Order: sequence, then structure tokens, then C-alpha cells
Amino acid sequence: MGSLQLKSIRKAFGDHEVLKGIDLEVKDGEFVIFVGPSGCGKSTLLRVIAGLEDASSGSIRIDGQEMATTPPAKRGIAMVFQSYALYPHLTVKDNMALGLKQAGTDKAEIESRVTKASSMLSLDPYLARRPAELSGGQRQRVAIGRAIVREPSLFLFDEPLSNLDAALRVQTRLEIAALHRRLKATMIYVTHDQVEAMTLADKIVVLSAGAIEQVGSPMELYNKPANVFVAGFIGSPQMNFIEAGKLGETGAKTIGIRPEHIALSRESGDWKAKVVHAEHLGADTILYLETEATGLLTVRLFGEHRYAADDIVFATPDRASMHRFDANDRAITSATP
Ligand SMILES: Nc1ncnc2c1ncn2[C@@H]1O[C@H](COP(=O)(O)OP(=O)(O)OP(=O)(O)O)[C@@H](O)[C@H]1O
Repeated sequence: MGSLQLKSIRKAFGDHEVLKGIDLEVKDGEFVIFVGPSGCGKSTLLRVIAGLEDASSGSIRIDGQEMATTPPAKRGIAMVFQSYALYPHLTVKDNMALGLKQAGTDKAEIESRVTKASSMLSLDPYLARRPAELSGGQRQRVAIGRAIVREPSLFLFDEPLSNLDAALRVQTRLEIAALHRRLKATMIYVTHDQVEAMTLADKIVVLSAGAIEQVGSPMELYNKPANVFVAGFIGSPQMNFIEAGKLGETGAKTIGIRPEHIALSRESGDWKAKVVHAEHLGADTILYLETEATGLLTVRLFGEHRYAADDIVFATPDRASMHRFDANDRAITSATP
């Protein structure tokens, strides 16, 4: 079990209100990811759920039980930090077992849980080592193992992969996805990484300045962003925003078009443009264009292309994939599907 309900959670540090009334439902077994710009309150929200910070007001329920006065150790939560927070003088095995020992768990039970977690995370060869003798990825697996042995109803991850290099991030990301499938536990995860958010989450929560902008599955957020903020935040490279008037569009203030929804040709198309810069990434080509009609435009083409700076090209948006936003930056949803 591990459902979570947050109602009107507020948190202020002095007169700085960091969380401005958060309402959120997380179902048992869901993988929920918090994303948002630096300083928007992601870590604070996670810490409030864990009980490491008290909310200024609001209600936190885990499996229906109010947690406001429940200390962190009694919430059935395990938290995995970016910094691993392992004890340097203890072996891997003792680091994993420590929380259970402190809780007075029976020796045989500790042995059995540590053995199970260690085999799940391929840590068996390292059980006698100390953290300093491990790679960053191995240390993070120990931190995850220490969380698993507690058999929590809720796992909280605060940017667990951000200290790892690119290859290890991918590997550990796949391990976390497999772990979620296997444990069927509820996981709440903070990240800056779009790929982590899009690939791991059942549900993404987009936060901005202490408030929720939108909650939805990765594809809902990509295909149907509720407002300009979410449209610009989800997706890389970022969506292009064009003043609707420039395109002769009435009834909208801003038109959004993703870089991957624009076709390019040397011969003809809707908008004549000059290539300002070309990034050849192998699988993709990212082009930055200057157009008279729309101003700066980013285009993402799949595969290799020979476009280069100063080339004259023609860009044509896929009109069916355009997003329309009103004067309040909210998405205009068409009446007809
Ligand atoms: N203990 C504290 N005392 C005062 N202000 C704090 C404290 N902890 C966080 N803040 C402030 O609260 C705001 C939100 O911080 P938080 O760490 O939750 O953001 P975040 O979204 O996790 O950011 P990042 O992505 O940079 O980690 C920031 O403005 C931060 O300075």
C-alpha cells in the first residue's frame, strides 16, 4: 500500500511562501515525477511529504492516515538523495542493514532482506566494501538498497542520478524502472532531466513558483499542454511560440509549434528562412532559423541533413500539430475533436 493525498499544502520560510497550496492524488503503485524550474519548490514538497519539513498548513495522508503529526520514521517512507548519504565507515552490507538494526528488526529478517535487495541490485560482490571503494553508480545502488530493505509504502527520490555520468544515468534509470515494475511500490521522484521524466513517469507534475501548472501522463503533457508554461517546459528542444497575429490567426494570442512538427525544403514552403546555426547530432539535426514571417524558429529534423549556416530554406509547419493559446496563456481546446 502507498497512496498519497495532499490537500492545500502550503510552506513558507519566513515570509517567503515556497509552496502555495498543493493538491495532489498519488495512487498506490504509481510512479510520479515532479519537474519544474530551479527553486520552484520540488525538493521542499518532497521533504514535506517525508516529514523532514513541516508544512505551514494543509493535509498529508498516506493510505488515508493523516501524517501531519507523524514523525518521518513512522511514515512508511524511504528517501533516496542525490548525495547518497552513506556512512563512510560502514560496509555496504552494514549501510543497508543499519536502519533495520536501529528499528530493532530481528537479525534473521535483516539478513534475508539485505540478501534480497543486494541480489536485486547486483550488489553481492560489493557487500564487504566501504562506500569509498565503490563507483558513483554503485553507491547510488547501495542508497537505493538501503531504502528497499525498509519495505516502505512510498519511495521518495530527490534527483538520484544527477551525480552520475551520462552512461551510468541511462543504466541506473533502466534499473529504477525495472525496480518499480518488480516492487510495484509507489515512487515519487524529483528530476531536472526531461528524459528521466518522460521515460519513468506514469504521471508528471509540473510545478512553477510553488504551484502545480499541470498533472498528466508524459504524452498528455507533450500533446495537450494546458498552458504556455507547460508547453515550453516539456519537450526538448523547446516549443516555438509565435504571435498569432503574425500568422493571421484570430481567436488566439500565441501559436505554439514543436521543432519536430516543422518540415524543411530548399525549394518551397510557407516561411522563407535563413539558417542561423545547424547542430548535427547524428540521429537528429537541430536547425535555428531566422524567418521574416515568424522571427527565430527552431526545427528538429530526424536523421542527417546537409543544411548549414546561411543556407536559404523554406519551413512549413504541420498545422494539425499547432497549439493555440489565449490572452491568459491558457491552451484553447477546439470544440471539434
Ligand atoms: N530551509 C530553507 N530556508 C529558507 N528558504 C528555503 C529553504 N529551503 C528551500 N528554500 C527556498 O525555497 C525555494 C524552493 O526550494 P527547493 O529546494 O524546494 O526548490 P527546487 O525546485 O527543488 O530547486 P532545484 O531544482 O534548484 O533543486 C527556493 O527559493 C529556496 O531558496
